[in-house]
Amino acid sequence: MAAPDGRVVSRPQRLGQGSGRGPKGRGACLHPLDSLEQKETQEQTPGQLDMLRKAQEFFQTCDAEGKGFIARKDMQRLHKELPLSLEELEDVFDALDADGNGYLTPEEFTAGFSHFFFRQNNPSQEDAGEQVAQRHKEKVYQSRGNEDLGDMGEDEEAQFQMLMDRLGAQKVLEDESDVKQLWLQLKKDEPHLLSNFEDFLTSIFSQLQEAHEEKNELEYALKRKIAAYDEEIQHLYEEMEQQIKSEKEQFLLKDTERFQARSQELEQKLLCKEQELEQLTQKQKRLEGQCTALHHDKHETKAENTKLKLTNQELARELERTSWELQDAQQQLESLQQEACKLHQEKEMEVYRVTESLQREKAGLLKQLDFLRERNKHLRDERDICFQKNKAAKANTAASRASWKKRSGSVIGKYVDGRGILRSQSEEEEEVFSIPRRSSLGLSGYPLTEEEPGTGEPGPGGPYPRPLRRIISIEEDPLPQLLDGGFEQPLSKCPEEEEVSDQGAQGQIQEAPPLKLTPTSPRGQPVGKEAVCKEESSPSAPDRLFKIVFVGNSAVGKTSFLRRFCEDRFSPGMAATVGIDYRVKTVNVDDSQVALQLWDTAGQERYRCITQQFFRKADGVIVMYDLTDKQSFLSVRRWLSSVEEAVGDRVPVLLLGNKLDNEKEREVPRGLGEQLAKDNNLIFYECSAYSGHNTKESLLHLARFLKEQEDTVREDTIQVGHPAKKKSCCG
Ligand SMILES: Nc1nc2c(ncn2[C@@H]2O[C@H](COP(=O)(O)OP(=O)(O)OP(=O)(O)O)[C@@H](O)[C@H]2O)c(=O)[nH]1
Ligand SMILES: [Ca+2]
Ligand SMILES: [Mg+2]
Repeated sequence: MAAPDGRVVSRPQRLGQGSGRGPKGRGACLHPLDSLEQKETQEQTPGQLDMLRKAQEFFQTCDAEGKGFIARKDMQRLHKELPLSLEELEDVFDALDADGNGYLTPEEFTAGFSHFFFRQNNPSQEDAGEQVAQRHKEKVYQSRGNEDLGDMGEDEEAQFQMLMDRLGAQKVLEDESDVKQLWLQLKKDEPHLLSNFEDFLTSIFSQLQEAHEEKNELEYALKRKIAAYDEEIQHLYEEMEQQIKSEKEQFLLKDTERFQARSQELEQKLLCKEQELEQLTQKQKRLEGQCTALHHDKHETKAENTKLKLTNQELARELERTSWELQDAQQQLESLQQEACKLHQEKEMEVYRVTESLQREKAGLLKQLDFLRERNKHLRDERDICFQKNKAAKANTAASRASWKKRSGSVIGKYVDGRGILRSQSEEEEEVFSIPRRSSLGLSGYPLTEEEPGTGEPGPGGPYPRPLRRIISIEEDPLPQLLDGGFEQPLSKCPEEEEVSDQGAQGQIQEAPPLKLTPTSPRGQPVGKEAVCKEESSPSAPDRLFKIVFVGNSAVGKTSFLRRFCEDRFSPGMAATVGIDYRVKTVNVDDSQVALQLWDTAGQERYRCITQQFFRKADGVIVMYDLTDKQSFLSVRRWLSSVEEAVGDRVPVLLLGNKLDNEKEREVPRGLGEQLAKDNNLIFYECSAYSGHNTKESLLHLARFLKEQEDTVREDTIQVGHPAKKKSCCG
């Protein structure tokens, strides 16, 4: 066990064990006092021995717990043993604590006492424990006294022994010499005090006895305590050892576990590191490979680069050369295109001329055929006439009062009776030649004596009656005389030319002055009304020819519009068109003459099948509605779809909202017309045949559109056709 100052002091032996007084246990560890005891038995005088024993007793008294050292507070336990105050005990402690560490070891304790003992032998020394030493001396002295009293009497001895026995001093006192000496002294000097002394001794001995018993009890209890304490310590010690062992085992276990875990972890880390190292080496190899490949590629690309530069230079030279060639070729192309254009135009003209001459021949032949037929009929008629003349003279008188013949509509008007029913040609001709006409209807079936709106004067058409004429079809009367410049005199007069004037009532057929202005077809029939705008008229053949069909509900103003456009006049109260009517007008569009064949169709439902046929060859279509008549606008979609059916969507369409002058009766807002035109990609105008607003602009717009469309088509054909030609002419 370690002393407080850190020195190792062996464990205190139990009292009675190893101490000078008790039997020494075999193998018990030596207590410090034991060593002193051993010393005692070696070189000490009896006096010193005695002193040593005393010292041992005092030490044990102080070190009751058997710590093996005495602290300052243990010293106070000597207060009972020694007649010293606490302060003196403190001084004694300080005097004995040789190394001043606050604890007295057995050596320091006994050394201090031997010091005192030594002082006894050398009174000259002045020190703190002088009194102790003095008392000690007295004691030593007294103990010496025993030796002096050795010769006391036997009976006194016996008396003393009896006294001792009576007091039971053997149990309490170990050494009776002091008491014996004192007793003898008293007996000798103060015999009267002997009884007191004996009483005193009795009480002391009984107290000592009690104390001894108490001490024994205490010792016993102490022993028991110590035993229990030892046991407990032993137990604790064993437990502690167990705990330490288990702790150690656990620790070792944990340690091993941790160590194992750590080693596994480290192994795993090592494995990971190895894998990473593996990967890195592979990556490094790959990168080295790529690096060499790139290096190699770099050389190759360098070589390619130089080659490419060379080829680039060659290509640049080549490009330059080809660009020069291209320029030359383009110039040649332009010149060739111009030549081609000229050739094409010549060819077209040639084609026109050829078709013209062919048609002329055909017309001539037809004319001759007609003429012969006419002649034949004429001859037959004459014969019939002679035969019927007598009859007719009678009937005439009655019929001369018959009413006017109703307007029979347009150019085929003479084939339709008042009820609008088509009659066969022969029937008609009978009537024509048999019944002089009441009034002559113009080509368009209108009475020829029109008036300018609001003037009442005959219009420019002149008061001359005009013969009715027949149109075979849109293809067969392409206005040949218009195309080869100037108006050709009719090749021959057909009998129909004889005009039936108003005076026809007498049935005479009077010669109508030849038409001056109206051009006639080879058959000698005026084909369509030819009205040439003064300002736009030009003697040269028109450059272009477009066929335009005019459709729309009845009474929207188609015929009035065309009349306004062609003759620049408006006739109110127009009769409905019957079947189809047509006019020609040449306009100047962008410095080129464009002939417009305007086909005026009848809006009435019953002529629908006739008008449908005319859509087929149209170059352009005009759809008209009356902006004061909502129904006519709603029918526009139907007109558009029937045009689409006939000609598809390749033909440009002009949408016209007529009767703009009638703003107060408007039923169709302008926006609706614009929206419809936008949705169907139409050209749109609002116009008025009455005031002439937008009549020219709208048609000129359409004519320009048709001309541009034809130009693009021509260019495409030239480009498509010419390369082949170019090869031949350049070849
Ligand atoms: N206020 C006004 N009336 C017009 C206008 N155009 C035509 N009219 C009148 O509308 C009526 C019909 O005119 P038309 O030109 O015969 O109509 P349409 O389209 O030829 O009729 P159908 O031949 O039956 O198809 C006539 O009484 C014209 O006077 C116009 O711009 N303003
Ligand atoms: Ca000390
Ligand atoms: Mg009409």
